[in-house]
Amino acid sequence: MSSSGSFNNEAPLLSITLAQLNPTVGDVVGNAAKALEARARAAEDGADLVMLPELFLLGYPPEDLVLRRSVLAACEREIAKLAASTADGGPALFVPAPRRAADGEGIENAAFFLADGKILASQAKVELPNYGVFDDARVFRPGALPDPITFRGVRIGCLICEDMWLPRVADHLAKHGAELLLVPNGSPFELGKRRRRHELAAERARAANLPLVYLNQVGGQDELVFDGDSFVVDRTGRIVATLPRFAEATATIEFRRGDAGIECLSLGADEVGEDDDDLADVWQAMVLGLRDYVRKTGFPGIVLGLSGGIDSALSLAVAVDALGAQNVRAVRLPSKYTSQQSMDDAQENADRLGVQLDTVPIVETVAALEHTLDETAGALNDLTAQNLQARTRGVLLMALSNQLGLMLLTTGNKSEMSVGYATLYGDMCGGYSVLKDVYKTMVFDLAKWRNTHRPPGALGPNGVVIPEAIIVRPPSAELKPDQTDQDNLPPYDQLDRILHMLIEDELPVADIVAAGEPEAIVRRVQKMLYAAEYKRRQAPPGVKITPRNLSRDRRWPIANGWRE
Ligand SMILES: Nc1ncnc2c1ncn2[C@@H]1O[C@H](COP(=O)(O)OP(=O)(O)OC[C@H]2O[C@@H]([n+]3cccc(C(=O)O)c3)[C@H](O)[C@@H]2O)[C@@H](O)[C@H]1O
Ligand SMILES: Nc1ncnc2c1ncn2[C@@H]1O[C@H](COP(=O)(O)OP(=O)(O)OP(=O)(O)O)[C@@H](O)[C@H]1O
Ligand SMILES: NC(=O)CC[C@H](N)C(=O)O
Repeated sequence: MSSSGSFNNEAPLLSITLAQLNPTVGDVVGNAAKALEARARAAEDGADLVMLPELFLLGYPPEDLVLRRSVLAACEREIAKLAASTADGGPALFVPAPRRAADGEGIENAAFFLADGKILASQAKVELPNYGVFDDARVFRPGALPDPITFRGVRIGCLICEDMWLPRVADHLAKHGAELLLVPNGSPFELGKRRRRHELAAERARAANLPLVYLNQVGGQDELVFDGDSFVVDRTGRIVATLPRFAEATATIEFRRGDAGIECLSLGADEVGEDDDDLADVWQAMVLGLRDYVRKTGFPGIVLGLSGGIDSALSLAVAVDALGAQNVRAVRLPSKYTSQQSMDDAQENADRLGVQLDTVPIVETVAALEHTLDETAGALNDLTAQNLQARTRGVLLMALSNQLGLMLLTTGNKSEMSVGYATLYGDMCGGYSVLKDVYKTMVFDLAKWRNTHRPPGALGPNGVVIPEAIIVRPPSAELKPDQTDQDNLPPYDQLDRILHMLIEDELPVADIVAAGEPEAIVRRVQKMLYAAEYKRRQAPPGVKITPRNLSRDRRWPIANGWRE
């Protein structure tokens, strides 16, 4: 980001390169190399300092990996090497990394200021988030309130992610003479988060009367997607510079000393808009989450069962946008209940996305299994027979995963996973899911959205990628004749409304009834939600999209005698 705006002709006092990068958790040496690459680019820009996101050297969140002695030793070694690299007179480095606390008791989520060939200063995160998906307090010890670091004559105050979410650290830094606030973050995407970050940054900047630089990590890490979206606010809380969303980027921002104190020279306010397109954000999060999961776990691509229904169609479109059609394989596995329309729709779907589609009929395999069970179990009841079909597909898809070396993508959505409408070891087979935290009603909205939008960086084609017939058909598992999901479940708009109130809003039944939902249905949905906990614990991970996913955000007992 070049300097523009009213201070153009004044020499900057300090220029900082924001390195919005995508680390790999555990790849300490690789992450250090990334930091050095960013530093080389920053040197070309004439920057004084390169800033990296929270815990960049190890990657965030490191979970219990950070408890290993060898991991801390590797981080210490790389910090020493990075410090030595700054002896060349080029930019200083502000690198977040874990460290053992000075008294040897516990580990800190720290940040190191490396300049002139040495560690100029360091500090540790004070506020440790211990809610939702965050377990910082499990592995880290809180640091002491930090003092500003003086660099090139500027007193820089640093807040590490959650430190910005509460007033204590910013208040302390302001009181102790900070002139500029730097905030390295590991802040995962969720719907509504962007506005909250902007509001909090503005609040801290205004209260401290200081400009604030918010730098976030980007990339997928298991269930979390870090969306980047870094920005700078001035002392009035106005956003004056932004970095891209869901992509790596570096930008050099210049600061000068003005009448009121340190000021940002990069006035990019015109470019800043509060982009509130939830569907676009969700799409980008699913794409980046899947792309990084597959890349970071070392798969060349994915395979999935394509039924002609909306969930697998949408999962396929996300996979193609993330990985490219050549790295995605789809398989139709028709049973005796599979309609010709499903077969045709799946074919059109694969054709539109340019994906190779194979067909593996399951009729004979299911018949053989039924026959094998005959003597012991007699004629199979409805549910057993349905699940046997889903499990046959699971076995065959996992065999194809083994054979082709491709990860099996699971297609279950949040509505189904909430109420247990899926077969364990059947359609729940697989390594990862993009729809796990997306309600069925949003699945439909996303399909319509993708048919009219091609998001930036998408590897899939323009235009309609999900045939209209798939979007307008009533959802069906096609596990028995003329079956639709609505035989077993309330209509999806009602189900999703109730689930949202139970899961995201955590409302008691009485409040949901007071909001207009029929009590019998609310109780039934709540019962299904509680009873399906065992299934969710065995479900593959999937991209976090909402403020409360069905994994770390919601930790419920499986054996649970509580009924409301
Ligand atoms: N608390 C608990 N802890 C551990 N295990 C527990 C358990 N409760 C049951 N189980 C086990 O789980 C079994 C029941 O689970 P499971 O075998 O999966 O079967 P179940 O949940 O009974 O049935 C699957 C449901 O999902 C529907 N479905 C299936 C496939 C696709 C779709 C779709 O549209 O996407 C829908 C299907 O129509 C049916 O309503 C029990 O027989 C028992 O073995
Ligand atoms: N005939 C089929 N061919 C290939 N895969 C299938 C078939 N039927 C089911 N599957 C796989 O099992 C998953 C669960 O499918 P099912 O049709 O039972 O329910 P669904 O949740 O409505 O999913 P979809 O909307 O994709 O059909 C599908 O998404 C798909 O991956
Ligand atoms: N890494 C952190 O401290 C993240 C916590 C913070 N509340 C966020 O989501 O941005």
